[in-house]
Amino acid sequence: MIQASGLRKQYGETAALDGVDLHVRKGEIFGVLGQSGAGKSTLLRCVNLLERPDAGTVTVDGQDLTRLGNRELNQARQRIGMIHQHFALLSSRTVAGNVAFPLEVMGVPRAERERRVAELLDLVGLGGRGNDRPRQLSGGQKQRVGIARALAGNPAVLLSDEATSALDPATTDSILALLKRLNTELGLTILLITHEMNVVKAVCDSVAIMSGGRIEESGTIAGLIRTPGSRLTREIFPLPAPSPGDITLTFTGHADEPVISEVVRKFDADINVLGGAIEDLAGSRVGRLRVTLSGDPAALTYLRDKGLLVEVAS
Ligand SMILES: Nc1ncnc2c1ncn2[C@@H]1O[C@H](COP(=O)(O)OP(=O)(O)OP(=O)(O)O)[C@@H](O)[C@H]1O
Repeated sequence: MIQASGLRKQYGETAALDGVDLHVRKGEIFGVLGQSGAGKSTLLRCVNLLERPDAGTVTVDGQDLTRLGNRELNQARQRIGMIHQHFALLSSRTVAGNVAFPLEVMGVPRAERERRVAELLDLVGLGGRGNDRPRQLSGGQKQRVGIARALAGNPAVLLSDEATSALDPATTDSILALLKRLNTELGLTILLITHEMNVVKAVCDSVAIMSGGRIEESGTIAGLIRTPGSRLTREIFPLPAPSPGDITLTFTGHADEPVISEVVRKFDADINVLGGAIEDLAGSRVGRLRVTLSGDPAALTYLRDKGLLVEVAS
C-alpha cells in the first residue's frame, strides 16, 4: 500500500533521511519507532509529499507521488488522511465544521456533507457533539475529531504523527483502541510514528526502528520476535547482558504447554531462571526467559523443535 525506496532528505549538515526503504502492506498497522531526531516526522512528511525528498520514490496505493504535479498531488492526498500530535483543529469552527472542512475543499454538496459528518462523528464516538467548539472537548475527544476529519475523504491510508503523545495513558489506550477498530472494520492501512514502545506493543502488526535517518530493523512483529539478536525483542524484553553459556529462550503461543518442566523431566536437566517477562504482542502472548541449563545438550534441540527461539551466549 505504501512503498518508499531510497528516500534521502538533507537539512544543511543533517541527513534527516539517509536512504530509507519502507514497505507497508495493505490493511496493516505499521509503526515507525525512534527517539527524537531519528527522522520519523521527516519520513511521514515525505510519504505524503508535504516534504519533497531529495532522492527516492514514494508510491501510495499504486501511484508514484514523486512524479505528480501539484494539482494531481492535491487529489492524491485526499486518499491519505493525517492526524497530528496537537490535533490541529480550527478553533473558530465547531466540531462538525472541522470535520466538514476537507469535504468543503473537495466540493461535496451541503446535504451530503452534513450526512457524512454525522456518520463520521458517530464512527469515532462523538455523535451529538457536532455543535461543540474544540475548546469544550478533552484531549482525547479532540483527537477523535482529528480522526473523523482525516477519514472524511475515505482515505486508503491514515498517517499518524505521534497522535497519542499529548494524551494521558488511559486516553492513549482509548485512541489506540479506536485506531485498531478502524483498521479492522474499514480495512484502513495505518502508518504511525511514535517514540513509545507501548504504542507499538498495543496495536502494530509491523515496525521499523529508526535512528540517525536510517531504518535499523524492520519487519512484522511476529517475524522480528523470531529473529535472533533482534533489537525490537531486546527493547521489549530488557535483560542484563548474558554471561557465556547463558541461554535465552523466546516462546510465542506456548503458554499452555509446560515445555520447561518437560525438558527437566525428559532430559534430567537443571534449569535456573535468571530473568524474563511475558508480553502480549501483535495478538499473541510472547515470553522471554534467560536461563542456565545443565544436563543433556539434546534439551536445546528439543526446545528448538518445539518452536522456541534458543540463543546461547558465547
Ligand atoms: N525543517 C527542518 N530544517 C532543519 N532541520 C530539520 C528540519 N526538520 C527536521 N530537521 C532535522 O532533521 C532531523 C530529523 O528530524 P525529525 O523531526 O524528522 O525527527 P523525529 O524523529 O521526528 O524527531 P521528533 O520526535 O523530535 O520530531 C533532526 O536532526 C532535525 O533537527
